[in-house]
Amino acid sequence: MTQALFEIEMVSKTYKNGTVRANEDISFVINKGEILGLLGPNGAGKSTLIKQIVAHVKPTSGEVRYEGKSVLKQLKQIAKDVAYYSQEPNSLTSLKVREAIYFTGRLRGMKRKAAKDETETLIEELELTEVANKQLKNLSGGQKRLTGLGTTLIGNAKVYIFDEPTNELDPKKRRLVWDIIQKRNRDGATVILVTHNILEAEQVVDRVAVVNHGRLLAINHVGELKDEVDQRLKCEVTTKRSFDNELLEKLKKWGTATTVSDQRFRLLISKEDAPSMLTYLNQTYGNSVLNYSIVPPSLEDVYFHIDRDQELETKEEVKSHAAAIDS
Ligand SMILES: Nc1ncnc2c1ncn2[C@@H]1O[C@H](COP(=O)(O)OP(=O)(O)OP(=O)(O)O)[C@@H](O)[C@H]1O
Repeated sequence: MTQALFEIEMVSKTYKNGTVRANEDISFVINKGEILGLLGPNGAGKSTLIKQIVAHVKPTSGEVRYEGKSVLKQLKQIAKDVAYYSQEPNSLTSLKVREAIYFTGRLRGMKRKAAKDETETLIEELELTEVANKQLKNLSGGQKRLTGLGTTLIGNAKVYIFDEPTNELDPKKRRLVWDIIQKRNRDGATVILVTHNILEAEQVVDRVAVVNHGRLLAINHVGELKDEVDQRLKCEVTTKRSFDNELLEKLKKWGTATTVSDQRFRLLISKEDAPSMLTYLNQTYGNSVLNYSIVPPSLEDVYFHIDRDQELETKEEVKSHAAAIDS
């Protein structure tokens, strides 16, 4: 049974004496034990929302509750239970990697031995052994990020908030970080993930919340959000030589192909039609087809679908506002 951990109720925030509206009337619940992805473009209001959740920013109106009580009334509990990996650079730059992780553990109230042991485990887990005795200021961008993740992970928090945890990391390290995040979640932690990397997020999140212009546009399980978008499959075909218009014309019976280059085109096709189209393609043009891929709707499609709908809505609002002024 799902159990609410955070309840966000009609939360709004304006900065600079009300001139900048960072978010408005946001309400949703974060369930215990889930991985919730928070998606939205730059300036959408994600960081502000996270800061309200961890009580770093007081909402102008509305309330955030943690385990039933306002976060503003339990700052110590939040600091103890929630580990927040933010985008802001680490300020402990003269510390060595090992020290930064260890001292963070100590600041979280860990005993010396426990902090030391977990520091060593994390250094190994995050593949930081070679740089463990280097000062943070002498590390590469990715190594700094991994150290930041080490300082977030030490102390077994109940809730982890990761703001772009895989930025600046190479593909292997990114995979490593997602594995660690999923393992913490399997061990019982609740995870909130802020990211622009929709493709990677799709592999790990249970539910997704989409925000833009300070508003919550959608929140649901990935599968259910996908059901709301165009269910056709994306078929991309690359041919050995330039394809002729005759081919595109023939394919029209399954859908309209858009050309990507003179050797590649894309077609949206229903699941039912895909096999006959591929058979036709192989039988008639088999020799000249280099490769093809068929992809079902992704979380990225969901994201653009929601974003486009909102843009249309905003345009409609602007139009009706202008019409009201004119009349
Ligand atoms: N301290 C502040 N003072 C004034 N305006 C702010 C402040 N913090 C954020 N804003 C504004 O509030 C809006 C939302 O910003 P926020 O940082 O929450 O967005 P974001 O979705 O996290 O963006 P990004 O993905 O770029 O980090 C933006 O218009 C931003 O300029």
